[in-house]
Amino acid sequence: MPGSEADTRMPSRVGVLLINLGTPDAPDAASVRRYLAEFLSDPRVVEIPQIIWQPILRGAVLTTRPKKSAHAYQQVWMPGGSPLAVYTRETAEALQQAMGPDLIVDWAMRYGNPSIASRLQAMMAQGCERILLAPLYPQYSGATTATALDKAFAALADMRLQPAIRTLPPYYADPAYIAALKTSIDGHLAPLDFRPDALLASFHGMPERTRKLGDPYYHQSVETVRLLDAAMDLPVHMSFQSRFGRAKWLEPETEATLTRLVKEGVRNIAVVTPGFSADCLETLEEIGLRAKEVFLAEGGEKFAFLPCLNASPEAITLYQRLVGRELSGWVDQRV
Ligand SMILES: C=CC1=C(C)c2cc3[nH]c(cc4nc(cc5[nH]c(cc1n2)c(C)c5CCC(=O)O)C(CCC(=O)O)=C4C)c(C)c3C=C
Ligand SMILES: [Fe+2]
Ligand SMILES: [Fe+2]
Repeated sequence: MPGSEADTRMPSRVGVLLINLGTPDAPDAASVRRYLAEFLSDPRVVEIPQIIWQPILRGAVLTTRPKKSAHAYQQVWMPGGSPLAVYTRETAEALQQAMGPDLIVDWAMRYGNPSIASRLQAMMAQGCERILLAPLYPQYSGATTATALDKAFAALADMRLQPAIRTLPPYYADPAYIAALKTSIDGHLAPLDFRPDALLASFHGMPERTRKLGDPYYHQSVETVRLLDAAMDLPVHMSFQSRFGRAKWLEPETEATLTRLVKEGVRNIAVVTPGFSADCLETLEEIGLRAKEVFLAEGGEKFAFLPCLNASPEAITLYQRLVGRELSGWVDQRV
């Protein structure tokens, strides 16, 4: 009988898919190798022609780096898994609680697991006909935001029946983001046994060439720092970390900046990483352990690494605001 198929359909639902970078499944060399092979083969991440890059990647990089990186991951691994995955999952769960049962909140990773395709399928199986894709990067970069969305659209390309899609814009200058950063920083400074002379905002770097080719990440990061500096009553310095490869990367570099600050008389410092929504190898190990060692070895006295927004109440307030705005007309006018 015509119409009977429609009668058995699930009610139309709205979903939000939080997307983060991705991380190995385990802190061993084989898992890290698998993860790095996928990540560093992305032409949005390494902008060297594949015919030149793949032999270098398969030769030098994937034979030496996995063992070294696995050791670094082991130092920050959590009972629930890789920090990036643990905090991204906690964020999705807390946002689901905050938004209530009318909305389905899920999470996925651009590289590794859970994959974007598998979570899109799962959301559609639950009846999501409208999905907001939310890459959790405050500042837009081709290497992060765009590649996450590319991967989602590639999954949609295989679907006969696609959901309606919206995407979350970058939020680097959103007053709600700056307010969340300030609340988080103030909250983590309060219990310290010292008052820092300055804050250092350390961002993940990228090749200088990528900026010259028009990627807005650098300028958006500078704008975040300008707004954060205006909001804080401590001077806020800026630097770029995690250099990879031989090309020139964005400057000033984080460890060089810490060294310079000590020379200029800064003794006590707090370091924040506002370009990362969740703590990960690059924040916990590179800043919390290695950069700290550098600062103290150079003559610094007190070093505090302040956590990312993660799944904190201020993070959830922020995401409720951002997501709520993008869902306008979907959640309040849905029939
Ligand atoms: C937040 C923004 C990020 C940008 C921009 C970015 C660009 C970028 N990264 C690499 C190389 C590596 N990044 C690695 C880890 C890593 N990168 C980000 C974020 C950005 N990357 C995060 C959140 C993480 C942590 C992942 C985790 O599992 O915790 C690594 C791997 C770590 C290692 O092996 O030491 C590499 C390599 C490039 C080339 C790049 C270019 C624009
Ligand atoms: Fe990176
Ligand atoms: Fe690193």
